[in-house]
Amino acid sequence: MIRLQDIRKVNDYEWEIPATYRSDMRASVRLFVTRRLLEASLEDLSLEQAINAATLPGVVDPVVVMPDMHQGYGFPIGGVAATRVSDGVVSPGAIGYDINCGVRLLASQIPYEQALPYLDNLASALNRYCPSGVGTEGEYRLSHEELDQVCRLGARWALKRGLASEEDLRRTEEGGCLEGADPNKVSHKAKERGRTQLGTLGAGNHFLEVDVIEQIFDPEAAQAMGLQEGNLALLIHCGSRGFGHQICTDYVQDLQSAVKKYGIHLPDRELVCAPINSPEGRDYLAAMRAAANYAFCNRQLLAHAARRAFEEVFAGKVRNWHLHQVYDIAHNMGKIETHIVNGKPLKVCVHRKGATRAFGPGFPELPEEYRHLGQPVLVPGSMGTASWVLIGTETSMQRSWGSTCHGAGRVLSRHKAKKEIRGERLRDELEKRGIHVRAGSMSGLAEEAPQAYKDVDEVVETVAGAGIARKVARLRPVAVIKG
Ligand SMILES: Nc1nc2c(ncn2[C@@H]2O[C@H](COP(=O)(O)O)[C@@H](O)[C@H]2O)c(=O)[nH]1
Ligand SMILES: [Mn+2]
Ligand SMILES: [Mn+2]
Repeated sequence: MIRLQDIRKVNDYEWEIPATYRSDMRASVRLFVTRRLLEASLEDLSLEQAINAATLPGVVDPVVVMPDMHQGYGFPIGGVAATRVSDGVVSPGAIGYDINCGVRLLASQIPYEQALPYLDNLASALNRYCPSGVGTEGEYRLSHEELDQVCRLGARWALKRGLASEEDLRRTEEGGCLEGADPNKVSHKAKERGRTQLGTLGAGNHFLEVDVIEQIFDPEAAQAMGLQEGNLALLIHCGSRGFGHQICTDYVQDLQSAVKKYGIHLPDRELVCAPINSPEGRDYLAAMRAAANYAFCNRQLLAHAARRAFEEVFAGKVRNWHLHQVYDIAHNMGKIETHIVNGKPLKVCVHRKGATRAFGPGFPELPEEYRHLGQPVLVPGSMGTASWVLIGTETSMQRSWGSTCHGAGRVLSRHKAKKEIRGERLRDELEKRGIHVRAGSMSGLAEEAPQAYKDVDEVVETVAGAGIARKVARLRPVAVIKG
């Protein structure tokens, strides 16, 4: 097991596990942490998993871990690994089961003071309009042909049906649609799960949350995003539901034979992978992109439902109840990107698992209105603490594969949280603090208690201190809907 003395301090926010630490490593591990967060990370297997990731064929120096890291399936949540497209591998475990789990932020012109008398109704309306819970089915029951269209079109499927605006799509990563998705590479079982779950929130860590924009740190960026202190905003955290989960399950199993076929040595079976340029690797990427498009469409439909809830509650009560899209960004995804390595452009597959793309200024991938500033980054904290809006930087392009943190990150396992925290008590405490709660189950709520997560402000201070993101705004929750 790795010890503190094996890790080299670069500065107060950056540490390194050298590639010489273990003989099978092909890259170093760069950690964006304070000493306190680093010591805490030694309590689970996240650093061992990052070291294992540094052995993947074609991995490019360095593997990166973020301050919100914690142990995941084969690869740490909060991890980023780039592999060369020419001779590297793609690994489903390094992208995650909830393919394109991500966050969308919508903002309003509704002042909190005016909204206060209606917040309880708003929580109920959001709960009614946005179906949630384990395995819940939604109002869109798709034929197999329509599901294939969702896989190919992503959020554009919603635009064609009047359930999205051009602005929504423009302010979504990749315009809400990844090229190269192929529903023919998705199993029948995954399609059966996906057909009825579109437009649903799910359960557990997924949520809809009304926040107040509490403090602005970067007035220019906040203005471009339409964020004004004291107004309401809405966060949506959700992914590809049972559809993406089944796709990951299928390929984690199927690719075991590719590992043998291509003679890949793995320190952990859970890091199962296939060469990017192999039939097996290409099939996984095509299926993964189908799930990513499903998730973009899913968050779009949830945003549409949330707008209906806002209209029902606020029409005639406030002057303007419209929710405009700020941005939508994935935090579990594999993307083919070109990065500058040793002064030259290199095409790599960037695996981000529990890490957010955070492109700096000037990238054509960004919508015109944000291009001179950098990409908005959305960092939820917990239902009882702050959440953050950040922005990508030039440093993130140089130091972290254009990536930054994605949340606070867990400190308590679900099991421990359920044992230590009473859901009813937590709900009462939150309600007393003016946070309206709707939850599918009290034990589910306990698993998601603020105490189950790290301090999001400390995580954000770390990425800001390291320069791999900049602060734009801090949000405070006032109503939360959990499945
Ligand atoms: N604002 C809120 N943030 C929350 C809530 N529940 C969890 N979280 C944060 O989201 C990230 C998402 O991470 P994931 O790996 O589970 O996708 C997590 O780390 C928490 O910090 C909530 O109810 N509201
Ligand atoms: Mn998820
Ligand atoms: Mn997530």
